[in-house]
Amino acid sequence: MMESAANSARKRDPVGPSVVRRAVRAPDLIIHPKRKSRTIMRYIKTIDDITKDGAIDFGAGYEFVERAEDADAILMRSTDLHGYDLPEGIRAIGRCGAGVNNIPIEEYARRGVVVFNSPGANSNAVKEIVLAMMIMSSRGIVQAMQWVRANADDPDILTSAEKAKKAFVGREIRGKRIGVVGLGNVGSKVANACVELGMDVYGYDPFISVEHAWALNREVQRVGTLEDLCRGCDYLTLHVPSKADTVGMISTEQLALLAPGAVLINFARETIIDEDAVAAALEAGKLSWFACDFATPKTVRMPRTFITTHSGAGTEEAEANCADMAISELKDYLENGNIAHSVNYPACSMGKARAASRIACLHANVPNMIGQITAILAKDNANVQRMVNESAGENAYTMFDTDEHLDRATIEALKQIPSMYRVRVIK
Ligand SMILES: NC(=O)c1ccc[n+]([C@@H]2O[C@H](COP(=O)([O-])OP(=O)(O)OC[C@H]3O[C@@H](n4cnc5c(N)ncnc54)[C@H](O)[C@@H]3O)[C@@H](O)[C@H]2O)c1
Ligand SMILES: O=C(O)[C@H](O)COP(=O)(O)O
Repeated sequence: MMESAANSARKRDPVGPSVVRRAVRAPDLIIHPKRKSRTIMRYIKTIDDITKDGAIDFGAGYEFVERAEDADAILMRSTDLHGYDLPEGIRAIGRCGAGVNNIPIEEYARRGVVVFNSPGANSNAVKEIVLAMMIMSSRGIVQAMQWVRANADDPDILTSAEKAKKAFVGREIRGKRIGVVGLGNVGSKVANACVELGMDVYGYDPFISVEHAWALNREVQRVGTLEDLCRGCDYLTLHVPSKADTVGMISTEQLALLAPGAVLINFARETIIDEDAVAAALEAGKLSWFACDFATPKTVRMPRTFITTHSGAGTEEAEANCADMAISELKDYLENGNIAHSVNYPACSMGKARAASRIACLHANVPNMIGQITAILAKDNANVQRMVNESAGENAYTMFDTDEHLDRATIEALKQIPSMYRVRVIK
């Protein structure tokens, strides 16, 4: 095939001068003063303590920077980004963890920023602490330990403890009824563990995924309404994300349906419960205990509580799992444009970027985007080797490989398509 005039012009004038003059820099990345090396460098800003010992590894070709303005992507945990002035250069955010209520994901989608989380990576840690809370609220363990400490100077403590122990008599969880709200990564594991412990387990999740439905022990009895779930429960544990239909979902009406002296466990988010209703249920003795991972001005003043420091995911294993997952998601996106486990863009993969050029378009999920993209490519006589288009909700993603670099004007034309949020020249 003869080379067209357009193609030879394109070779002289590829997208971004760096592609030809310094083919070592990833074309869509921001210009950073440090980018002088001959290897492609990408820059990461971390927010929060990602792991206790600070060990996180992106491997070769990545460097951590102090300022988000100098970064291509952010790796983070629970810091609230609502109202944060996100720099233009940020292409992606990796949330080490499950909940993303701290990130304005739809606003970022419209700015062409892909937000990833790490589903399931910390769910075993949460399951274990929830089981601990169930047993702690049933057996007077903490109270007995406090008694021992308070009586440490008693020379006859062995005998005294024998007399004191009747104050700490509890109840077993085996045979008791538990309701699990949300049967995702955490909830399904909690439900299955409770079956193993001999409990009578009920679950409520109108949006349960096929994957989690398969993973659920057949002994878990699914119910169709939150009220049916709550009725007669000795334990109620919450494992839903914080969103419009879950905020305040546990209130006076739901608490009234529980068995007398029930235990409420909230390791999901502080917003899921109506705090005044929970305080009233504790005061009235309707709830015997409340275990909660969120120390708010109200929860810390309630009687008979176990309040922790948002520690549900606080294990070495969970921190490492979350970091590993978020890092590999970010790397695949920055290097190849592939999307896995995004909470604001569809999953999409074309494998490793091997063609001469790979372009990714982040845009609204509206009619005729592909038509407009291909019309521009046709005008440039670009030969598309492969193209994928995926959508999720209001957002869509179109990625394609070409056997030549597109010229500057073509990329500009793609950017000018109405409802186009961002065009990335990945390679
Ligand atoms: N305390 C912690 O450290 C900690 C750790 C992990 C997760 N979390 C919280 O727990 C939540 C759940 O975590 P996960 O990993 O299981 O998430 P997940 O996405 O795997 O599961 C959430 C489940 O909730 C269900 N759900 C959504 N809306 C619902 C509704 N209105 N009623 C009932 N079910 C509903 C979904 O269908 C899904 O199955 C997270 O969003 C996060 O807020 C807290
Ligand atoms: O949503 C989550 O995964 C948990 O709340 C854990 O958050 P953290 O990793 O910021 O502690």
